[in-house]
Amino acid sequence: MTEPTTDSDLTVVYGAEELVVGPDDETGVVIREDAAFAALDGEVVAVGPADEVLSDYPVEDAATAIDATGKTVLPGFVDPHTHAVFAGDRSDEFVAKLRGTTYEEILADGGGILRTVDAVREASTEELAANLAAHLDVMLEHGTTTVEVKTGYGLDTETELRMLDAIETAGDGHPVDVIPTFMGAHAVPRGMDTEEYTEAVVSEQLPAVAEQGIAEFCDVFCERGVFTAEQSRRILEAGREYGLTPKIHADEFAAIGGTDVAADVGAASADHLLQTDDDGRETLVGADVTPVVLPGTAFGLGAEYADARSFLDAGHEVALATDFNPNCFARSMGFVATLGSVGMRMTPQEAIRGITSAAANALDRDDGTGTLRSGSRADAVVLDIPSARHLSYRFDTNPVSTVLKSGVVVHE
Ligand SMILES: N=CN[C@@H](CCC(=O)O)C(=O)O
Ligand SMILES: [Zn+2]
Repeated sequence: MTEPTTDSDLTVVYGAEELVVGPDDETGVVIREDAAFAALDGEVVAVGPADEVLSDYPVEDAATAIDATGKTVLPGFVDPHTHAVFAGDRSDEFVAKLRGTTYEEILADGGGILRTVDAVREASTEELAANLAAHLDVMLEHGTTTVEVKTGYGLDTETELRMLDAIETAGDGHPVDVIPTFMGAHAVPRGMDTEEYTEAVVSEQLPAVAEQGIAEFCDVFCERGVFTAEQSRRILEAGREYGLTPKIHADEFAAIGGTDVAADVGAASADHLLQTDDDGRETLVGADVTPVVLPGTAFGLGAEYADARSFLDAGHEVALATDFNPNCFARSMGFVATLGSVGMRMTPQEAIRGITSAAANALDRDDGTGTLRSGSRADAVVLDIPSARHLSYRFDTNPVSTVLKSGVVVHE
């Protein structure tokens, strides 16, 4: 990076081998050979061949100028599904799963999510925020500039609110944009039955969450042995009444109607979709619900991957997310892009769209997040790879060399 030469708020990135702008067609708009963008006051004002961009926005006038020769520039990565605020260690369950115990058996035995609930209830809000901030640092180093974070390890009003406080605190002091989701309906706490707990989520937790005013989305684990489709619908509709946009965990282990619920409540996304069939896919597409697939979870569980190709072959986009949680210790969207390609046959361009603009759609962002178009916020990743397809192709080291948030270098 050259030294700042003026005190203007101009940022220029130039000389890139490839620069991906956004998904204006199936392959996305890619500018090749000596590509550049310029940003003024944090917003992209020009993008294209370097000679054109730099004639209007010369390097000498820039406060920040990045020579991306030999490199690739992508929109900042958007991770639309994580459970990144937690405490404790479940690596022993990883070993149990290697020996054949299933995820559902561990949860039914009071482990899994419920063990993390014990650890989170014991942790202070400050500890939870510090844990999350440390994970955000790693995500940023790997190119993520926007991330959604869910609650759901409290399962009582007080701890769910503390989780939201921790999410807000960690996000406030951090360059990564953090989008909070309330997920009180992540599991049923010990000592309660599902119906009783559904009632508690609707009549106790949701009003308190709305009053607190931090959460933007409401999510439910609609799954065999967890919340039924009807309970999920009830919770998401109640959340909507309080202004929370619905999201849903659907069809991870069994297809029990989560896609219908997603369509009926107007969910921003339906996530997992490992067991979704043609009808379920049509339902989501018809209702404009963004499908989010989580190949890290399938990889970690040794499960089959979601059928992303069926959406893509029918002309629909698919978002990718890490699903970072104690059962899926993945914070790198680059690795998720590789899993998308290797596990689900997504082309590198489809995977890049999946971790940028499609992921932004899963979070209902229509402000250019996940693109580098004129008018978008200048969130960008400069990668030490000679073309965009190397993001999926290489999976040995982190290729991120510089991350910009609103035109400012926040990691290099
Ligand atoms: N499946 C439900 N929730 C998370 C896992 C959370 C956990 O196991 O702690 C998921 O999306 O993968
Ligand atoms: Zn999840």
